[in-house]
Amino acid sequence: MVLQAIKYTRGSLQILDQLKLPHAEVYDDIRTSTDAWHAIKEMRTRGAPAIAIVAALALAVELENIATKGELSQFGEEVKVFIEEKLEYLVTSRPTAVNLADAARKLKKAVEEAAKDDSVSGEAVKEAYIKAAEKMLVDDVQDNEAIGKHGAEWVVKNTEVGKSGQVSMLTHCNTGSLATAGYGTALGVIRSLHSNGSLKHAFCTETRPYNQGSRLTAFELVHDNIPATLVTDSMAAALLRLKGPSERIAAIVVGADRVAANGDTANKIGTYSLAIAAKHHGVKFLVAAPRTTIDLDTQSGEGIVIEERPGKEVTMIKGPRHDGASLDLQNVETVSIAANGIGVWNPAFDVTPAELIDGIITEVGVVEKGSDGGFNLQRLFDDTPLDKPSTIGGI
Ligand SMILES: CSC[C@H]1O[C@H](OP(=O)(O)O)[C@H](O)[C@@H]1O
Repeated sequence: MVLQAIKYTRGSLQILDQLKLPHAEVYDDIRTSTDAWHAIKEMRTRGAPAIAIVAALALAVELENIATKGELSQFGEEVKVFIEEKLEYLVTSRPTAVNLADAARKLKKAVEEAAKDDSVSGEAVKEAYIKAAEKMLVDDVQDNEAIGKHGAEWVVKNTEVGKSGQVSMLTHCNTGSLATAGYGTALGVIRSLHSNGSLKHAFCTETRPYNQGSRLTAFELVHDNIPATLVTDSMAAALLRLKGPSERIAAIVVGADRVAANGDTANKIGTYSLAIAAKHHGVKFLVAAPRTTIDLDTQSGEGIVIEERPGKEVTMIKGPRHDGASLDLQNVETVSIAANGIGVWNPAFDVTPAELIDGIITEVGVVEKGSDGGFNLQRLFDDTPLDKPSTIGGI
C-alpha cells in the first residue's frame, strides 16, 4: 500500500499526523487555512513540498465549503482579496522552506489572472484557485519520480559502483512520501536506485532533535522493504570511513528547504556537518529538490532565514511506554532528557555552501558546477533542455 501523507478530494483534506508516527497512523481533518497553519507549525505535516501543498489545498477546501454553504461572495474581486489574505497568513507558518511562499505566489498569479475582468464571478475565481492548487498535488508526484530517475542515473554514472553493480547511500531527515505528495525527493532517489536493482543498502540518520529520520524515514524504508540501517547523527562521519561492500557509502543524498541562486542550500540541521564529512572522505554530496525549492531571488545562503524552534524539542522526547517486552501504544509519554535550567539552541535548519555540493538533482535534470566553480541554476528555468551543454556550469 502506498504511503499517503496527504489525502485530498474536492472539499475534503486529511493529513497523516506525523507526530504520531511511526507507532500510530492517524489522519487529521484539515477544513480551513487556520487548521493548516497549526498543523504546519506543530509539524504534524512537514517537508518543504508537503507544507506548500497542504496549505494550498486547505484553502481550496475552505473555499469549496464556503461555497457549498452559499456563503461565497458573488464578486470575483472579493473572493480574490479573501484568497490573497489567506495565503499571506499561511506563509507565516514556517519561514525557511521556500516552497510555501513559491506556491502562494503562483496561486495569487492564477487568481489575479482569473479576476482580471471586473465582471467575473466569485465562483469563477474560486474554481481557478482550486484547479491551480489541485495541479500542485499532481505535479509534485510527477516531479519526484523524475527526480528519482535523474538522481539514480547520476549516482550510478558518477560514483564508484560496487562489484555487485550496486551502491550504498546515506540520507538525512525525511524526504520521502511523508515530506511530499508522494515518492519523495532524496528518498525518491533511493527508491529509484532500489527499484532499478542498483541499491546495496540505505543508511538513514535519526536526525535529532525532531527525529524525522528514526521516526519517518526508517518507517518508509521498512514499509518499502528497502534494506536499511539507522545511525545516529554522530555516527555518520565514522560510517563514511567504512570500506566494506555494504557500508562503503557511494553518495549522500539530502533534500532541501531552500536553494539560493548560487546553490547554497538550507536543509535540516545536521546537513552541513554531513557535507563537511563527505568532502573529507571524498564521498559525493547531492541535494535533491524540485525547482519549486529553488529561490533565484535569494542570492546566497546568507539571505536565508533559519527557523528556530522551541527548546523543549531538544530537552524532551515523546514515545509510547515500553515495558521491556512490548510497546503500550495507548500510553504515550513525554520525558525530559536534559538538566532543568540548561539553555538550548534549536535551529531547525543549517546552510550548506555550494562548494560542498557535487550536484543538485531536479525534475528536469542534475545541475553540476561549471568550470567557473559555480552553479548556474537559472538554466533550470530556461527552455533549453538540460542535456545541451550550458555556457556556465556543466549540466
Ligand atoms: C522533501 S522535504 C525537504 C526538507 O524539508 C524537511 O524539513 P522539515 O522536516 O523541518 O519540514 C527537511 O529539511 C527536508 O530535507
